[in-house]
Amino acid sequence: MISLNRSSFLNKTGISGFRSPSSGAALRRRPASVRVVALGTNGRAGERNAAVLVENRLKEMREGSSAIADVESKPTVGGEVQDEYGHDASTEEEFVTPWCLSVASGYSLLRDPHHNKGLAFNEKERDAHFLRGLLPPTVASHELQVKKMMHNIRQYQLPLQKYMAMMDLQERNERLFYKLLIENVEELLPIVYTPTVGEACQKYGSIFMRPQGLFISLKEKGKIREVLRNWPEKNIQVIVVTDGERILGLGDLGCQGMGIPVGKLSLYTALGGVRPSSCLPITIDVGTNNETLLNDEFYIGLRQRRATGQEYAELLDEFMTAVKQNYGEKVLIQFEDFANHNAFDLLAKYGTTHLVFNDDIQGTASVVLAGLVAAQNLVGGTLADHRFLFLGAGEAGTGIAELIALEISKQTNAPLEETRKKIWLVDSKGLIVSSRKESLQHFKKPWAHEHEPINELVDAIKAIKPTVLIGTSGVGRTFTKEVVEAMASINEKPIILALSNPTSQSECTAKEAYTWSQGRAIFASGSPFPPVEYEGKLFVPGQANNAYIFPGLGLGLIMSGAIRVHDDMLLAASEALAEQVSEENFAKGLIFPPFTNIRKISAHIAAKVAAKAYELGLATRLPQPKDLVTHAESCMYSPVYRSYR
Ligand SMILES: O=C([O-])CC(=O)C(=O)O
Ligand SMILES: [Mg+2]
Repeated sequence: MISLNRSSFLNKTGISGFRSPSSGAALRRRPASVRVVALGTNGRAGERNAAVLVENRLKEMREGSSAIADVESKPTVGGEVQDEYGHDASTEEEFVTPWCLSVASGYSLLRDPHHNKGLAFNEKERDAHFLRGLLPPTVASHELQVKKMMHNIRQYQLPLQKYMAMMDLQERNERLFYKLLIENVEELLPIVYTPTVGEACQKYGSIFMRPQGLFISLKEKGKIREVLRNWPEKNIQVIVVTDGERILGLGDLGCQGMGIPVGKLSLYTALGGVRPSSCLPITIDVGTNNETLLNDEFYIGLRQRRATGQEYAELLDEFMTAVKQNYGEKVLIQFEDFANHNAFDLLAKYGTTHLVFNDDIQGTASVVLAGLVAAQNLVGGTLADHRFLFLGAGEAGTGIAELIALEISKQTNAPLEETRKKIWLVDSKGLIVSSRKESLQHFKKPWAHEHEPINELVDAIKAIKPTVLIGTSGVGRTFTKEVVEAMASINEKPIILALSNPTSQSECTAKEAYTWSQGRAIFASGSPFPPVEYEGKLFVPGQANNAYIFPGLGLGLIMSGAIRVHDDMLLAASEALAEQVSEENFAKGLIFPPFTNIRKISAHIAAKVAAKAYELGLATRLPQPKDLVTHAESCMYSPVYRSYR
């Protein structure tokens, strides 16, 4: 192994300025995220090959970045000087990092998932990069590798085995992982995402092999900036963060919630085209109140009950501050699967200072609104003609309710207080009514309308006569036969959305919805269900999942350089998604387009979101590109292999 931090090498590569651990010479402008290890690079050939790899890496950073990162600009944020990648460079100290510039080749190249191509390294690359003998003779194409992996994955009986195979692939050959996922999205989404990711989180400790993402626990209090610097990539554009307290509808899974940010970010890349190197999954571990996990010898998190109050708030605040200091104000932070009692407060607190959104409150709302708008093509009329009843009044329930009210208010010019009255929510104590107002949590209060108390959902249906029933309770099998029949007796085409995840928590199955409504329900669920045959007719349920929205929303925010998320952007995303439902989809009774077209859909969502950011004066990437859809498409990461000459 040779050290590559030598001036001759730097001159050749044209890289100037980085901290050399041996000399201690710190120069201001160094390429912040080049981190490669030199192995087997001997003499001139080694240096030449190393130079090629570094150039490739820099080119990739520039190319990827020219569209959606901050390479060209050298902005000043909050009065602090930044280097050319938009990172703080106000003091020399800032540049002390635990790694240095170096280049992978040979054995280590095969073990670097960002660059590894496995059998797809061609003869020349094998010669040039010390791979001779480290691979069997055959050279396989990327396509053949995809075919083989899909064949292998299909051999596994259990979804969890498929999940493990996919995670292993992600850690071995990133571009193969993404090609597989993009080309087989319908088949693999239920593996890397809901429902299987839920099971993976529950068993995360025992299936844990290689850590993915960044774990920030109470032990790291006071040191979060340092912890962020341990992450190998510096040019971060999206963070998905959870504290694991409400993982899907499965409850508190503590540190094992990490599967969720990892899964969500793989969708940012596969579905939204955000480069994997700019995605950072984070789990904040403040303990867990899950006794089973606390007593599980394989549990990977802190073995203590959850910190709350000031201790919790301080850790979160240190985290939010550190993120902005390290990555600037344009890094997108997606809050995911926090419990209600923190989710709303965090969003309110940081919504005005950071580029943040809560996927469960706002992402889910945007996707459901899109489905409801599209559903008007099947039921006729407008959104304002409907009455909505929710089972569940947490993040998803109240988030969706508010966005529907906002949209109706925009469409009809009626005040928000009026449009909210079309929407009713049932929680664990029954219908939310004004007599309960005093005891309600703040996010439920806007939904406490005048009505006598009702305890049971089915009685609320009979009294309110909703045209739309939405389940966000996190409790499975709560849309009973009686409930669905009540909806079907009131409506010719009842709209029934069973949104809780994973499948075990779904309020009803697709089969139940179609059968109990005699094939009349317009149905979608949060987790996927297979098509259902009922009385000789095939019914294809839609998947009302925020995965339709967040990848495109994120891309739109990044490519416009947005500094805040605004409700109008969520409405724009929703509108873009609804527009992507085709006549052909409607003919099948679908209110969402299939996931097969998701990259095209994401580009449209990104374009509308970016347009809104420009319109609202929240975009910083100027001038505004003329054709935002084309621009979004041109920004998207593609997992084709690079050639290493
Ligand atoms: O992850 C999903 O499938 C949707 C979601 O955000 C949740 O259920 O919390
Ligand atoms: Mg979620």
